[in-house]
Amino acid sequence: MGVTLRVAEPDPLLSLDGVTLRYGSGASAVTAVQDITVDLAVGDRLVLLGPSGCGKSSLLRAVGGFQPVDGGRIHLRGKPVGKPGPDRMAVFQEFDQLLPWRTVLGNVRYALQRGRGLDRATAGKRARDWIGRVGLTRVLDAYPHTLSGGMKQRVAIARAFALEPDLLLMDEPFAALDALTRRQMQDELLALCEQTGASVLFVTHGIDEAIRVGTHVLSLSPHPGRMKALIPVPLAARQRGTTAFAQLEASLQADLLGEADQDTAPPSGERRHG
Ligand SMILES: Nc1ncnc2c1ncn2[C@@H]1O[C@H](COP(=O)(O)OP(=O)(O)OP(=O)(O)O)[C@@H](O)[C@H]1O
Repeated sequence: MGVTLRVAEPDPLLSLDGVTLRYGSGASAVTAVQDITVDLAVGDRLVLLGPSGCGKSSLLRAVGGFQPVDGGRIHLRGKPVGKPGPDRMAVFQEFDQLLPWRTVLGNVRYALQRGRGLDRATAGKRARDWIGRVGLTRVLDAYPHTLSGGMKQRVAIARAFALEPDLLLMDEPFAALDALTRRQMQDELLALCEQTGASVLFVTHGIDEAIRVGTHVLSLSPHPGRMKALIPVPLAARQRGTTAFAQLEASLQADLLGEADQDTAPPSGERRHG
């Protein structure tokens, strides 16, 4: 099980096959990512890691159905991904992703009514449960503008989990938070993922965050993003402060800085961190 570079299991949850994304056309076209091939199994948390501008967000948006592909294919549960839908819930970096005219409860409940067709009472019950799970019961009736950045992100996370999507898409959801809150939220996210078995595609340029959050890290080259390596995160490395964590961090750091470019073998995570 787990992420593979090629389709190796009969039913991957998410399958990217030679995906290329471009902006514009003709001489002014910009290639954002090129020839990305990777599978994700149910329960995997695949982190897209790479320098600014390597196309991580573009790839995530394409999986979300917000952006068309210019080459290759993206399948979710064997079907080509279509327009955005509740099967792929996204959490973005920005703090303004909640509806400002609805309360915390209203935001999550409304998403459940719209996205899952639940009646108001059932949606309200599930919304309260999820808001409780991110520790925000005391602000159920508050409006987003009265919340801190971390609280807003927690609501967005509660909303995303509440819809029980096939895949959670997270684009640097903690990047705008202070370092302490960021760490706390990484740990909270990890706990929620472990409780629910959620499958996640997560974008970051933070090595520490990639190791903490991911079951696998796909490292991408600088613009245009191409696959450099797919690295499974060993269980022992998931704990900060361990030797395994430090070793993987150093290895990814070297990778990002380009030292691994001298390796001419085709990209394969197992060759590096089996
Ligand atoms: N709407 C757009 N129009 C034209 N070019 C774009 C657009 N969005 C992104 N790009 C270009 O595509 C490339 C990839 O951008 P993208 O935002 O996906 O990278 P990223 O790795 O997520 O960067 P960051 O970590 O800084 O958010 C960049 O060269 C960027 O300038």
